[in-house]
Amino acid sequence: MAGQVNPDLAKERENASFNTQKLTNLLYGGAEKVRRRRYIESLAFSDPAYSGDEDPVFMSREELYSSQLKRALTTVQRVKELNITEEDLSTYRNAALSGGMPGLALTWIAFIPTILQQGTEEQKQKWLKPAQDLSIVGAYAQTEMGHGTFVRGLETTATYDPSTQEFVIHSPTLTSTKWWPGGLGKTSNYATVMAQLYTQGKCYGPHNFMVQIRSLEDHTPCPGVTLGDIGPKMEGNANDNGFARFDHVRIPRENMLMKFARVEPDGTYVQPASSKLAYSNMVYLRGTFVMSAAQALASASTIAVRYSCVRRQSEMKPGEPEPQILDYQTQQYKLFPQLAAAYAFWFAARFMTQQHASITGSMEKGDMSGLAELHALSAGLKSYTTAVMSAGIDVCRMSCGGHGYSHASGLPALFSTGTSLCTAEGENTVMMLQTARYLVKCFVQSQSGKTLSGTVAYLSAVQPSPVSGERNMSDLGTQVTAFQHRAARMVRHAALQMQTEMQKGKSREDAWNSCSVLLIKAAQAHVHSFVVRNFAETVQTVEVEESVRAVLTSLCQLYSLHGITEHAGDFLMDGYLTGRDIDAASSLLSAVLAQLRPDAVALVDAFDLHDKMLHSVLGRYDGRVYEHLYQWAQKSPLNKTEVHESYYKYLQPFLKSNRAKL
Ligand SMILES: CCC/C=C/C(=O)SCCNC(=O)CCNC(=O)[C@H](O)C(C)(C)COP(=O)([O-])OP(=O)([O-])OC[C@H]1O[C@@H](n2cnc3c(N)ncnc32)[C@H](O)[C@@H]1OP(=O)([O-])[O-]
Ligand SMILES: Cc1cc2nc3c(=O)[nH]c(=O)nc-3n(C[C@H](O)[C@H](O)[C@H](O)COP(=O)(O)OP(=O)(O)OC[C@H]3O[C@@H](n4cnc5c(N)ncnc54)[C@H](O)[C@@H]3O)c2cc1C
Repeated sequence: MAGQVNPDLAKERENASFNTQKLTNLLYGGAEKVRRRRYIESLAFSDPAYSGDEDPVFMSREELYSSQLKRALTTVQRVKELNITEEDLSTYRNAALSGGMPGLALTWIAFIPTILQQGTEEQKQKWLKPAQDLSIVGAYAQTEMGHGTFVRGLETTATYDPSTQEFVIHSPTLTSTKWWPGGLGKTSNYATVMAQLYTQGKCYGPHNFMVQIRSLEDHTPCPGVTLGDIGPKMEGNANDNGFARFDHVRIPRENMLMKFARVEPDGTYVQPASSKLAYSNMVYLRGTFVMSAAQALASASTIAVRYSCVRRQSEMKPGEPEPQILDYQTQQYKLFPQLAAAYAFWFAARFMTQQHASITGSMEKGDMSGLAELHALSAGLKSYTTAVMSAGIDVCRMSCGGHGYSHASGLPALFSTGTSLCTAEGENTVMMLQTARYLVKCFVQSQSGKTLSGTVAYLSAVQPSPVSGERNMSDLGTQVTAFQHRAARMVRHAALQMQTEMQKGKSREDAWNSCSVLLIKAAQAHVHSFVVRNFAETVQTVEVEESVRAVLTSLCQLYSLHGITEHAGDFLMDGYLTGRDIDAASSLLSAVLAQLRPDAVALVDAFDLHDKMLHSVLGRYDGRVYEHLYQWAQKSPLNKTEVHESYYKYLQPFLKSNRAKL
């Protein structure tokens, strides 16, 4: 059934107002990087070692686990054979493993970064190479059955014994069982274990320890270690998220990851510059989730926008052909904000990466002043972008009608994988409250005359009093200021409300809890305002052709106007924006939807997501949806035989006996 591109989709591409390739180059950092990425992906896509497996949605859990493990090991071999460089590693792996992340991948995603973030130079020398070569396989074992969020509440203990210079790792209760770590169940033979450090009779809080958990000979659990898989999950079932219990397991003193805190041979504890440096790997991983959110939303928008140009339904005008469903304004209102958010998050992720590099660079030199801002920004952005992404993918799914609900669309898997990012690496509400905590602190400092800097500078610069007069609601500067005003007002309101509660006699903790809904909303408004500002600044300053800047400007306007109209109450509350401003924003939003309509397909094409990454019949680049939908359904295991064995086992005897009774 090979053939031409669907004519509707071909026409969309011809009519775009800008050169798609130029926008792709901007997203990936230049033409050479795009060429390189495509080449690296093609190495995986054309490799017979990765083809031939069934579609993962038709596999059992065990088949999925084995098949993705096999693929992951093939990637290790190929990386060597093909001389894939460090820079191209994640592109290659993502392409080869796009059918589902295996547990083994946690070695790359969490185990190695933890050694890098928390290990001394000596420890890096000892463990990095074996982990990179996969002569050891590692998990990041922090969460326990009883505690994930509250790291200070973890129950696993690491007690130092100076007589042997060892730590004793122990799980004292059922709830202290490590529960959830990816790759821990069946794959890993090592884990970095977060445990309460006890030395000289005193507890110094959670620290990371390198623990061997399985024999390197036969993969059986080490003495005193009990291990297993925690069972199937909503998605991600190629990953053996696992459990672990430790019964007085002894490890050498040198296995404590000691970049920041140390325990001397005699048991003396040496403080780190900040106790929160033990969390540095989490800060790093949260930062990476921002790009994951952007990419997941980019994938969902690509699928839904392409399908909406192929799909024709109903009658707009009597007697005329059925329109493409993307011509319905309501469909544009569902999809274009998701598309715009994907772009906004892509640029925010870039900022996050730069901030992380710059602040950690300063921290390496002993300057800890950026740590609080880095934590607040990464926690807030992780929470905000993954929440919008998760909700946005579901909007995309519903926008595809019935076919969106089928696994053929790729959207159910995209949603259930994407939504896990709202919980993993810090539950979203908890993360947003961390950002709120920072904002309240900054607000109090600005009240006492301190000039704020970085992403919170606007909190001291924006005046909370209403501004009157006509506004040009399509102006990006006007929109950014409105978002900053909204955030500053909400932060101020939440902080003052807390003060009021405390003046009424509540403790700080009770006041915090009774204001936490306000605090969350204020922190969300802050992150939203940051994303809008960063998007606007990128669009205005980036070096790019004017036609590309024009379409990005429309997208940025759409992102802001959508935010303003969806949260109109927040902007109206103190009269900063008027009803007329909101009406104007609404009309402009409708105009921008229409303006973006002819460019929608080119905008999703610019994400440059290969069909082999999308795994979607609806989102195929060639738009040949119906014939492939039909082909895909033929692969359902229920179609392997014309008459299913259950007919002979159950239905036939039942029907026979029923007929006999007639
Ligand atoms: C692919 C998927 C893989 C998934 C893997 C996983 O899920 S792995 C598992 C992932 N698991 C998780 O992500 C667990 C999520 N939980 C946590 O990260 C922590 O338990 C917590 C942050 C919620 C609270 O921590 P706490 O009770 O220790 O702290 P507190 O609230 O009492 O605040 C005290 C001070 O510390 C500050 N501060 C806090 N964190 C940081 C930081 N990272 N940096 C810098 N600073 C930080 C905070 O701002 C405050 O400053 P202030 O105002 O005093 O100047
Ligand atoms: C797919 C997946 C992969 C994972 N991989 C790993 C891994 O590799 N390694 C690892 O160690 N862990 C891993 N985890 C565990 C994960 O990090 C935790 O589940 C996560 O941090 C949330 O913690 P929790 O489960 O304790 O949630 P809880 O904290 O129990 O959350 C339940 C509810 O309580 C609320 N809540 C909790 N505390 C507060 C508070 N202070 N204020 C207000 N509300 C609060 C939350 O908002 C939420 O609504 C993984 C989890 C998932 C889903």
